[in-house]
Amino acid sequence: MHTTIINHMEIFIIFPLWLLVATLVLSMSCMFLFTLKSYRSPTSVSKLPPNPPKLPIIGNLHQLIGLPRHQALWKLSKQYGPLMQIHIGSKPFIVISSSTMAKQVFKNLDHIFCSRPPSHATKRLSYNYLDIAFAPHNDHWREMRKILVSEFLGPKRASSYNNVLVTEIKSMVHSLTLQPSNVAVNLNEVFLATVKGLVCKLAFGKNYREQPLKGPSWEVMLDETMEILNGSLGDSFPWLGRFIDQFSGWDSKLAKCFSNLDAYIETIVDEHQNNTVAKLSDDDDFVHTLVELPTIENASGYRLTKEDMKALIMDVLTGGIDTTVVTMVWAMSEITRSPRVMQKLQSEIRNCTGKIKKENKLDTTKMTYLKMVMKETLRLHPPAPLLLPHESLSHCQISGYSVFPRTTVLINAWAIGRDPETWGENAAEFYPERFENLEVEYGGGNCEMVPFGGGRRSCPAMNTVLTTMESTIANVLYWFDWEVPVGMKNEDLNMQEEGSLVARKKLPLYLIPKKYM
Ligand code: HEM
Repeated sequence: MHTTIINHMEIFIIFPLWLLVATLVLSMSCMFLFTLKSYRSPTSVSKLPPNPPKLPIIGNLHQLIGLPRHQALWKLSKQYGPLMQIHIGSKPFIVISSSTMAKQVFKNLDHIFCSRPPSHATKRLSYNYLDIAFAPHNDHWREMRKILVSEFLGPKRASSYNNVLVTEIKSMVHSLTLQPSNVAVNLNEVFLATVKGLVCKLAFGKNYREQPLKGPSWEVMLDETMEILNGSLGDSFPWLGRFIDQFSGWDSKLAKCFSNLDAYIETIVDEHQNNTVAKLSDDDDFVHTLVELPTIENASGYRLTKEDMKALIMDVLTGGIDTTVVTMVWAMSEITRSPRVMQKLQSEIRNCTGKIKKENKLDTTKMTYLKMVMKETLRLHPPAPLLLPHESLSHCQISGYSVFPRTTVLINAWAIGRDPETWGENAAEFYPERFENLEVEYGGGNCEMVPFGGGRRSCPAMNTVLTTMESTIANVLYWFDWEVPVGMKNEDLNMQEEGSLVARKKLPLYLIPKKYM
């Protein structure tokens, strides 16, 4: 008892009372705040996805060098699993590489993963996120998507779409017929001319290929845009990266790329506003419809501005043409590499065609093998192998792992299409017959193949573009037999890929057309 009193006395001598109380209050506050933080912070209750070891400052950037990004991520996922986290600079990314994980993102948690991350390039090229593809999930995105679907891709435009498709295909077949015999043609160029003709006529009422606008060619602008959309250092390294962007010339490249595209689109809109573009037979083209929309306030009271129109046109131009051309080039490359597939497909097309062949109206609805061939092409060669990046709106869990709000999510459609767990041991082989006994749809219930993405941000043009590709390939194979250039074997065709946002065949596809009949 005595000693205790002395001890207390000693304490009071060493620590004055006010200091003791202050220390007590401070420690209790700290404990309270720590408990509160632990309670609020999801890290305390759940774990983060597996992540490859990263380096200071650059994160995992060094592990993505040397291969196209989707292939490098695929390699990493084999070691770290179908759900992993990587860092590029300070920016965290979640990478999804299996159909099971994709199903969680697109089906169970679509309401959380339905936004897009901001970036310097997409902000500028989308007129400050006024478009569809790069816009965050908001009412404006919803309205713009509705307009594209109802005014450009929907049944309203079906008859003009069919007419223009037939005209463009006729012109493609005609120009191939005029080729000198035994000379290989560049199929990238053939398909680009056809798809650009189709999109331009439907969207703008005429093909601007015939009347080039001022500035660089459209092909050059598209290549520059794709390069810019791969992103900048400033997106991942906020301070130093922005500095490098400015001094390496990236910022001025973006400014130039945007001003060229903007001038191109501005001319198109102005010509339509001044009514100097003739109407497409009975139908308006898409931009004609757009310029008339602002005067008709729609049901939700939405009025379209000139910037909105330009942002929509930008999406159609940059998202609609390259992807379609790249897919058809892959399809023809795979078909040519396999004479068995070529022969089987040609006999289906030539047998199905009947009397209507002369009008180039090949009815592809009954061509089941052709559909399998296109599916097999898109399984192995999704033209946007990592889709477009998604962003999480709030905190959630995937398979017990925490994902934080505003995390960028990359879905590796290329890896999902080659996963042996889904596709078996011959996953890497081009074998369209695999679909004979498989009920697999694009972006379907189990997300076995997602070349058009999934959920509410999936590609709104999927059905239209499948018709375009099936009709073009059917005609190309109906009217011509195809041979590889002299001295080359079919199976030796180079299939190397390049590009990250769009994975195209590295070398252009040259084949010799031989007129059939
Ligand atoms: C073979 C051709 C095409 C392929 C493979 C393709 C693929 C894709 C993919 C993977 C996405 C992103 C999906 C996601 O992030 O989950 C997408 C989005 C989009 N695509 Fe396509 N696409 C094609 C053609 C087209 C065409 C012809 C158009 C327009 C005329 C178009 C317009 C769009 C738009 C506007 C979006 C953004 C959707 C949104 O964010 O809400 N695409 N497409």
